[in-house]
Amino acid sequence: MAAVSTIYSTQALNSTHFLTSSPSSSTSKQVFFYRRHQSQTNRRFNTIITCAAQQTVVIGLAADSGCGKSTFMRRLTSVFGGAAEPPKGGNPDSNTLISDMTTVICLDDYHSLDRTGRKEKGVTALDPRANDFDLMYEQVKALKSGIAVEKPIYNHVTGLLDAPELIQPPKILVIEGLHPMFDERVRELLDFSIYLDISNEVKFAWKIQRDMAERGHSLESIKASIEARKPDFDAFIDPQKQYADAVIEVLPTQLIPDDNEGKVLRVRLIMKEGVKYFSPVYLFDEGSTISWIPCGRKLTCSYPGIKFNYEPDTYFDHEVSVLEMDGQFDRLDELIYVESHLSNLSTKFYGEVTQQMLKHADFPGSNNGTGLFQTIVGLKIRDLYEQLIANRATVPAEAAKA
Ligand SMILES: Nc1ncnc2c1ncn2[C@@H]1O[C@H](COP(=O)(O)OP(=O)(O)OP(=O)(O)O)[C@@H](O)[C@H]1O
Ligand SMILES: O=C(CO)[C@H](O)[C@H](O)COP(=O)(O)O
Repeated sequence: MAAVSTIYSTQALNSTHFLTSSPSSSTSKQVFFYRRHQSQTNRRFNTIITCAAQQTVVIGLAADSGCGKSTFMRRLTSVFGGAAEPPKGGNPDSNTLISDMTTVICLDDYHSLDRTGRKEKGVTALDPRANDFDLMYEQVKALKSGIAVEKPIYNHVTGLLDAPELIQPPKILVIEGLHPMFDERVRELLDFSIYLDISNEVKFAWKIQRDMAERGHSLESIKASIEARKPDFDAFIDPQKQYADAVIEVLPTQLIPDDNEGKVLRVRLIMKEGVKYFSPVYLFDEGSTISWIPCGRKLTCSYPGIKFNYEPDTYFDHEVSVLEMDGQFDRLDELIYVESHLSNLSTKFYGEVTQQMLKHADFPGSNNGTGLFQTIVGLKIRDLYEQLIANRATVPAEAAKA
């Protein structure tokens, strides 16, 4: 069979695409070559390899920089088992993490302008003009349908766009970064989406902790960087939360009057109702409004204690369930007491949430609602994945019967 080639172009990027399909040596698989020439930067991305029967489940995770995406990813990949590592033998500055079941790609890799380019044009990385949404869409779509891609790499060390890396379609693809829900076409590809909504006060406290304590930045430069990003954050990143299936909102505590330390947190897990394969977690009684202070005989709480809240609400005109935890745990092993009062956790055995939390006790947020809710969302995603796969397996069989 002769190779078939189709050529088409995208206006926005002034680029030409070649989609070439040719037979592989294996009869059960078809090989596709997908080549993209971008005249402006001379970058070239080939999309190749097998178009297998498998379909990839795609999860989107959006948040600003330094808001806990990597920590969440480590909790999520741990739920699926196996260590997540950068592609073997590849670029040491790759942003990709691969484990048995999951591949996490960082959307910074779709920056179309490098650090110098952004400076010259006076745009931030949060600005859509600094990102290639056409390529992001094409590549996520390809991976979702089982086609490997050569994805660009944005090098955070040099600020340059490096040579691309080959990404094979995984069972679960997580796209994490600034804009997973910004482009409608990419959004439509997501099977589940999460937004980490960190309030300004908390973001500032975390930035200081990391960039001042660990990276030697000055307080003034951290403040200046947050201020410089704010207008674009408000315009392009924050609005994405309206599309998320789950939002983890992190706020200062209400248990300490006028707290300005930002150490004790009030964390809200906002779960959209009516999302296929996702049933919101609840406390005691589904749909009721519950306020619960679990401190006492079975849960050790030092000042200022712990308070849970659960209630139905609306969020951007969507019906949601909100589970809230204010305060922090003194003893993680006692978390089982809280876990036993929560329902719809999608655990595989009694105490799995507590076990996961204990396993990663050294991760940031393990003693409060950030770690607890990230772990719960990880388990819900595993459940969603299993239901989706089971459903896909039965649909063709039923179609064949008809
Ligand atoms: N739940 C948390 N509680 C306390 N601090 C946290 C929490 N999550 C993250 N942090 C702080 O924020 C820093 C950044 O976290 P992380 O690397 O997970 O974020 P990120 O969104 O992946 O950042 P970047 O996009 O810059 O790589 C951590 O080093 C830690 O100091
Ligand atoms: O928002 C960011 C990551 O989410 C970064 O600011 C963006 O990717 C630009 O990177 P760098 O600061 O290394 O130039």
